[in-house]
Amino acid sequence: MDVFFESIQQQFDKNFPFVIYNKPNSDKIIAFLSLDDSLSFNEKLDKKGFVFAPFDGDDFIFFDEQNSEIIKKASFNFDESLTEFIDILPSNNVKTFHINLVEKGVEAIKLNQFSKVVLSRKESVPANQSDFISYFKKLIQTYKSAFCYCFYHPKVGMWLGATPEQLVKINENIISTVALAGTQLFIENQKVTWGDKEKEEQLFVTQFIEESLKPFVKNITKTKPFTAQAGNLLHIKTDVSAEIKSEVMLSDIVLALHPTPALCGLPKKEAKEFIIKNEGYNRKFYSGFLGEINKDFENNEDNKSDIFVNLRCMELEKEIANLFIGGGITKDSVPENEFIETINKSKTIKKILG
Ligand SMILES: C=C(O[C@@H]1C=C(C(=O)O)C=C[C@H]1O)C(=O)O
Repeated sequence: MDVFFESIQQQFDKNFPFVIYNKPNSDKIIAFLSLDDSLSFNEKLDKKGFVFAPFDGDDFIFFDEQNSEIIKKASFNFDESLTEFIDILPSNNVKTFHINLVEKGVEAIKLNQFSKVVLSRKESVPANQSDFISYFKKLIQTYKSAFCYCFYHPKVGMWLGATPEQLVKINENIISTVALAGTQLFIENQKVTWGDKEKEEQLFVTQFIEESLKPFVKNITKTKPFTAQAGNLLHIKTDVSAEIKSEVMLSDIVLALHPTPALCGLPKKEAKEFIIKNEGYNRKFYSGFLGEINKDFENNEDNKSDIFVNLRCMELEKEIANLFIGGGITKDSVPENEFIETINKSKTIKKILG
């Protein structure tokens, strides 16, 4: 093992917190190694470091640059072999629960309780926590255009993921974000068409982002919706950017957006209540956010933030991986199809568990 991953392994063996990550299309891996095992938070998002935030609540776990050793590995070329993951399909009970959940969601939309809700499930599969470095290497070699990470804190647990979705990127006074929604399988050489359900759910996300940013920014511009690939999946995406007004804090923007309708629903409050009441499990950090705040640690430049939504992720316990997978529900959702969508999405992580 090289020096970089040896340091990570030692940190883990000491039971000290760390986060390792690789930004989309970058050939650098960065790691924050905490100098002690304390659990720190930064709910104001006003310091320089790395944040790991849950779906619900403001316990934004924080790696402060002042309390971390930051190490980097430039250019990598791993040759981890991907063997086939023996996928056992979820039981009928799991399927029935998810289908009922989606039906309940559609019902609530028809009763005008909200217009979109993102409903998810947790799936546990065999895995080995001691293989986390190999899993991480597989993630970054397989999903080059995703934000790949491995987070560990002895008081919180271990999480890994390869997320295709940016929450916000900030460069001085310029903010960029994306509206991502709608899912279909990527099939080589097949022409891509999108149905009205997918177009509508993605439009909801774009409109929400524009409305939420308005008080804090000026000169909003956006691209037309386009098809973007994430692993074995395709999504509809719109890039949005704007100028941040002076006096606006990073937390103003993050809290206005998080959790976006790509992960929660619309209106946010009602959809979130429905999720917490009906999903039947705790999302913890799935559909939270994570990333660098107030500094670009790859290039050592201040006044930059690079934050992603925590999707296509797993919580890695000693001998089990908990996968978290969801999808946007609108009035036109077909419950059976939504269940199949969660199966397709679960393949992102299953692929690297083999
Ligand atoms: C909620 C998830 O993904 C989100 C939901 C999508 C959808 O509903 O089509 C697409 C991309 C993501 O914004 C997930 O992967 O768990």
